[in-house]
Amino acid sequence: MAVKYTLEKKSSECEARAGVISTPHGDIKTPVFMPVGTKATVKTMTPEELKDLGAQIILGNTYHLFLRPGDELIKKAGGLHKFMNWDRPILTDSGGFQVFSLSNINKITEEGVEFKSHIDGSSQFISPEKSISIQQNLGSDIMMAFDECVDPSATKEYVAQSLEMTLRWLDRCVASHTNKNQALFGIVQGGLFKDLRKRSVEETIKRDCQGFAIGGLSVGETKEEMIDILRFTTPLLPEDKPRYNMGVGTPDYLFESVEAGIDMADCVLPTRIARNGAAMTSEGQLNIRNSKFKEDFTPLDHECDCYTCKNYTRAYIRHLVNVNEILGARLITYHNLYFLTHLMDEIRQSIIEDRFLAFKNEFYNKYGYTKE
Ligand SMILES: CNc1nc2cc(C(N)=O)ccc2[nH]1
Ligand SMILES: [Zn+2]
Repeated sequence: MAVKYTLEKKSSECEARAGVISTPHGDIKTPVFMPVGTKATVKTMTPEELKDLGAQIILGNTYHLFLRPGDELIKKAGGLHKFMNWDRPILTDSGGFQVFSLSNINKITEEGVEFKSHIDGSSQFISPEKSISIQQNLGSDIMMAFDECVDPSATKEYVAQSLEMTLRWLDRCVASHTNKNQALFGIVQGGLFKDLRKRSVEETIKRDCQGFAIGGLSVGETKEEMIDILRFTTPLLPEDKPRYNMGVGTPDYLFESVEAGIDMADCVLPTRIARNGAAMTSEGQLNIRNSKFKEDFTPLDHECDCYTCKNYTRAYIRHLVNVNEILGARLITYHNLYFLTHLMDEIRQSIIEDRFLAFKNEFYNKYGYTKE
């Protein structure tokens, strides 16, 4: 089997769990945070730096790679791993979310989605079959099913119809899934409606998938709404397969996801905010542009032992960001990814020692999150 989940330890206090996902490109200790490598690169990082900071698996975006440089070219290069010189696991999303959020959607039909490229306005079309074909050309270890990520403002009637189409699209993805060296993950939809979420889970887990994601979240709903749906939906998923919460990546959302029973999460935030001078640190988020750091010759994060924090000061990094030097973005990116990767390691360790909730409360107090 391409991807196999082994449960190592379940918390006695909540749904949190620690495990291992084995893939053709190596094992992944979970819970895991996955850096996003949209266009075949985790922005500003080399694969060696990603390994140094502890990245176990990264994401690639099907939509972007299909448009540029094209999945056929990447296939000729020997697949995405070879093309970008990353020999650890890769998960590719299906393109559905980007098509709905990035391009000018022309038409959503049963067949698929017609859209205008956000790059050159050319007419494009992605279907479940096309999405799987692209992902099989990319050669990712985990492929995501082509689904419709519904806007949180949609009516219950629309959400109900959409999840039925997503299930029919999933059947077409399963039928197109010919390369069994790659896993296929189904995606649960249903918006903020628990009865629809239940139906989506019950039907999705009947399909031949090697893991399951919770979609349709982190799209503008409140944190309370996200947590409520997450805590309701996640435990309904099979215990023997990986569970992936799409699009989360701040410490609180990672804690809440793990507490609900999630194993995997991804988010562009740590890399995106880094390019704007924001760092996630053990005392909360700080923006290095703040003048109070002008003559602060201490590390970015006083409790971090990453390359950035061992070798550079806040004053120096603030200078680089102020004069728009690329190294500024690189140093903060390295730290932010190291911070989240190691936070997940500590979360995993706390689950193994059955003290997850105590660790969560300790972190929340220090990071400055208000108590629930
Ligand atoms: C950043 N938030 C986010 N929500 C997502 C939902 C999906 C989905 N397929 O429902 C995919 C990627 C997502 N990213
Ligand atoms: Zn650091």
